[in-house]
Formats: sequence, C-alpha cells, structure tokens
Amino acid sequence: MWLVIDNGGHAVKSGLPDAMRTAATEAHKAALEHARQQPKGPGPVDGNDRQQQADEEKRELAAAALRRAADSTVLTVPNCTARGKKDTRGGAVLVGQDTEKPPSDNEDVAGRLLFTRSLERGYLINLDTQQLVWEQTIERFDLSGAVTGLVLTTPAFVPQEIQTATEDLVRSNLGIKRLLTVHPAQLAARDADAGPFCIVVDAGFSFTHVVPLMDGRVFEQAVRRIDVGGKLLTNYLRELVSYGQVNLQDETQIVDVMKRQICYVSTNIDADLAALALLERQPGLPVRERIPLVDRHALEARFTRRYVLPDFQTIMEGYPLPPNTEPEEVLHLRDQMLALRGECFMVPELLFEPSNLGMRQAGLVQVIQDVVDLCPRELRPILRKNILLTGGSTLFPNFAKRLSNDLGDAYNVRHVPDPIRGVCMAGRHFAPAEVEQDQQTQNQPSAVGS
Ligand SMILES: Nc1ncnc2c1ncn2[C@@H]1O[C@H](COP(=O)(O)OP(=O)(O)OP(=O)(O)O)[C@@H](O)[C@H]1O
Repeated sequence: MWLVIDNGGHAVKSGLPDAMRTAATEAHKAALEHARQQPKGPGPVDGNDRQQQADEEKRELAAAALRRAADSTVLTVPNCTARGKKDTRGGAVLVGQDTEKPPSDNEDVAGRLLFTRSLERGYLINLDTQQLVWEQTIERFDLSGAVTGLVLTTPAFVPQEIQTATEDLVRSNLGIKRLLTVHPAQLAARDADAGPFCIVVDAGFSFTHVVPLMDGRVFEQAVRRIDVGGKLLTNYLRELVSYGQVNLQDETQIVDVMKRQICYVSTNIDADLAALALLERQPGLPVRERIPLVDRHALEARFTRRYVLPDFQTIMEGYPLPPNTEPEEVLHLRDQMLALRGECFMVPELLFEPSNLGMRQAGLVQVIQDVVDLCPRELRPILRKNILLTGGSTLFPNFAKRLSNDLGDAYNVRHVPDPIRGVCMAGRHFAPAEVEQDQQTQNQPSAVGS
C-alpha cells in the first residue's frame, strides 16, 4: 500500500493515491445509491416498522461512509511534538494531532506547552519527532504495518546527509521499502493544471520559494528563496503586540490564529502608511488643524481591527469583532480586547519588503522578476503569464492582487485551487509506475490477504 505525504514544516498533509481509493469510493457510491433508492419521509403506512428501521440504518451507514470518504481525502497533522513546560520529570509527550487539544486531566501537559518541530528552517532535522508524527499519520489511516511505499515531498537543495537520514528513517525505522521523492512545486503545478512551464511561489511556514518549472521539471539554477514564512510573520506579530499592548510572548498559537483572522496585504502601502500617520497625528494637533471628525471616523473604521483574546474559561478561541460593533456592546470584554491598526498589514508586508525587519534580501516582486530573468529568454513571456501561488502564507486577503499590481500587466498571477492541501491532493493523482503496479498486484485475487 502506498501513502502520499506532503511533509510541511507546519503540518504533514497525507492521503492515499487515487488508485487505492477507487475501490473504497465505489463502495461508498453503491451504499449511497442504495440509500437514495429507499423511500424517504414517513414510514410505511402498513406499520412495517422493521423495514423502516432497516432502511434508516442503511441511510445512516451510507452517510457514515460518505463522512469517512471525505475525512480520508487529505489528513492534516501538525508536524511537531509537545510537552508541558512545567514537566521536569520527562512525562507525557503529545504527538501531532494531540498537541492541538491536550487532555485536561494529564498534569504533565497541563498549562503551556513546549513544542519540538520535525523540520527546522525547512529541513528535516528532528528525526525522532518526525517518526512519531508519521507513525501517528499511518495509524490514523488504519494502515500500521501495511505501508510499503511512500511518495514524499522534498524541497530542492536538501543536503545529502539529511537526504540519507530521511531515507534511513523511512526504510529502517518505519519499514517502508520504497520511497519516491518529489518537489512540492511540481505537485502544486499539477494541482492547478498549469502546463509544463510556470513559476510556483510557495509561501508556507518556514520560507518562501520561487520555483520555475521547465517542461514540468524544477529548473534548479533559477530557484530562489526568501527567508520569510508564516512562522516569522507570526513571531513578528507576537513581538508587535507584546511590546505595544499585551504580553503574548508565550502565546504563539493564539497569535498564529489571530494573524490568520485579521492580517491582510495592503494594495497600496505608501498611501496606507500616509493615511495611518495622518490618523495617528490627530490627537496631538490643535483642534483647528485636525481633519473633520467624519473623515477621522472613516479612517478609524478602515484601519482598526478589534480582536478578542481567549481567556480559556468563557472564551475558548479568539475572534475579531465585526467592524461596526459599538464600544458599549463589548464593554464587558475590554480586558480581553486588542485594537490593531498598522500591525495588520505591516506583518504580511515583510513578504514584499523583508528589509523592514533589517533583512538584506529582496522582496517577492523583485525575486520573481529575477527568477524570470534567469530562465531562457524565449520562455520568459510564457512564465510571466503563469505565476502560481501556493502555501498558507499566500492566503492573506489581497495577496494576489498586490502581487499582480506590483508586477504589472506582463504578468498573470493566480492561486492554485487549494494552497494548503493541493500539493498532497495532486500527489494522490501522481501515479508512478510502481504505485500502479503495486495496486495491480493487490487487486489480483491470489495476492489478497498474502
Ligand atoms: N488564512 C491564512 N492566512 C494567512 N496565513 C495562513 C492562513 N492559513 C494558514 N496560514 C499560515 O500558513 C502557514 C502554513 O502553511 P503551509 O501549510 O503551506 O506550510 P507547510 O507546508 O506546513 O510548511 P512549509 O511549506 O514551510 O514546509 C502557517 O504559518 C500558517 O500560519
């Protein structure tokens, strides 16, 4: 049995290749069709309760089968382990999925958690952690001991030592005999049906990569990386909020959720910064020099995002307040509330201007232009018209619009259909000869159960 894993620094996305899901899907379809043909609504008037109950059970089975089919599309598991910060005796370790909701009755993992990620700076470094997360993934598919082949996404330029250690982990520790590595950009392009020549911009957790594909293959000498990804953006927001308002230094998870909910990309950064500066100058100006109240309110409404932090007693998850909420309505929440303005767009702005944080690197627009210029001249017009966006950090509102504006009319920018799970989804359609062969063998009656 083959498994497909898109091994992200933030999360492992996994699924079964299409060929292997076909039989299960067919069974689900048959169950649904059967249920559909059964009479609906009130039961038979002749009082045949048993028939009615049997039909009801079939309908429930079909619905459960459908839910399982949907669940098994792509499984997402955080690529980390965690232990309690106060745990000094090496107690329970939470793995992958369990790090999201630690059991409340286990004192080892009560309170704050210390996370260990399998990937550091985009490379698989912590092999023990990776093994635990992959084992959990395999278990979740109910496939312990049954996986014989792995399609694994691996970025370009992985040092040979890491490559060897990964292969060793797969073969020796997990007992998976066949390993097929593939660059995530190739799968993202498949997900978008982009054709053989395109440029994939992958802004995920660790970094942002700009990867040109020529004839479907990675054109390695032109690949470029910006050292900004979702992790850095979350940390930056955490610093800004902690110095400006509330200390959230130990609350990376909360800040990560907040970032996804309230940050956005400015489509005109100079104009937005000027308008914000004007707004912030107002209280210090003599009354006659202030802008009219109505304009001030309009600017306030445009730039201010109010966010309610969780207290884990009555509010379990943070949430943004709707823009038109009156202050009196939320008076009772004032100790839990943040008001953010420039932070909301200055955080994702790092992708476009890493020098804002003192990094000596070009921003996304410049890097894309450089990558195009490193490709063969005759292909550049095609590449410019086929820029694909993938990775969770491209999901900020206005991301594609800003990139498109800044790159100009010669470029065409679009998201892949599913920027987070698309790579894994395309991997499931990826049918290397070995996968097909493997499946054929499994389908032969003689091989069943052997
Ligand atoms: N709606 C969103 N808006 C902004 N950022 C988001 C959104 N959804 C997810 N992210 C960010 O995307 C990042 C995860 O993206 P993704 O799943 O593509 O990374 P990954 O594949 O695990 O990591 P990498 O590509 O670096 O190996 C996280 O930092 C998360 O905060």
